[in-house]
Amino acid sequence: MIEVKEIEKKYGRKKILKGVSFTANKGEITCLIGLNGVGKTTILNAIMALTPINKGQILIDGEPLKEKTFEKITFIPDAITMLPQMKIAEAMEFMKDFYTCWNQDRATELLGFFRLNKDDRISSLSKGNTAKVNLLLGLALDVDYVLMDEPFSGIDMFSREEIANVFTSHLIENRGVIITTHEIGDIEHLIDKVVLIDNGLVTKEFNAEEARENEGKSVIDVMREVYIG
Ligand SMILES: Nc1ncnc2c1ncn2[C@@H]1O[C@H](COP(=O)(O)OP(=O)(O)OP(=O)(O)O)[C@@H](O)[C@H]1O
Repeated sequence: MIEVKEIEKKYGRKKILKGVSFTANKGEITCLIGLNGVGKTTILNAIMALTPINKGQILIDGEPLKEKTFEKITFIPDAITMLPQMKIAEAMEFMKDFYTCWNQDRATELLGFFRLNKDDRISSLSKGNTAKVNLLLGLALDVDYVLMDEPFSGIDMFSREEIANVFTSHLIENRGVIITTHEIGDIEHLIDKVVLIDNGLVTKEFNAEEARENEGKSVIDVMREVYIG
């Protein structure tokens, strides 16, 4: 389980996170939702220790962040970090050399799943295919937790659909996923837990299935209640 406990983060004098707490379980998809600039990426960066926090604590399977933790977790940023002149195959080789937890079989399966050609250069790919390569490189790692920042951002509806399909496939298996997205419609049916963030705090944390079954409300209905009243 990932436990985010009362974290606070300031950039200069601006307090972005004012005591954010939530949990994300293995085998579940947890979605961080909030308006632009509310601090979703900052939270993912804090979990990966890519940015220092001013207060609070983050635990992974009950342990504070340390070197070993990062063998359990990966972060898929909203833009690909590989050099544009690389072929997909070269990017995969790079990852294989760099990470002991690289799973070549899963990488090959993901290539097929996303219908990518390993000889294509990253610079020649459409936005949708670039996003898929980015996901492939992260999901091919054998880690328990995957953080994804805006995997649907700026891509067409068919690519979004194909990306959404990966969430229900065995390629995610029983890993814990934390995702940020503004495209709720694409994954509403896949999300287990929703964490709504506003004004530096978690305004609501709820189970999407329970909201649907017990109250007949979609994630968007609950968001409307929280944001619009
Ligand atoms: N390195 C930084 N230095 C100063 N301010 C920053 C830095 N990184 C982020 N911020 C500010 O912190 C706030 C939160 O940024 P963050 O990227 O976490 O928001 P977000 O919720 O992910 O936004 P979006 O939905 O637009 O991606 C924003 O106001 C942003 O301008």
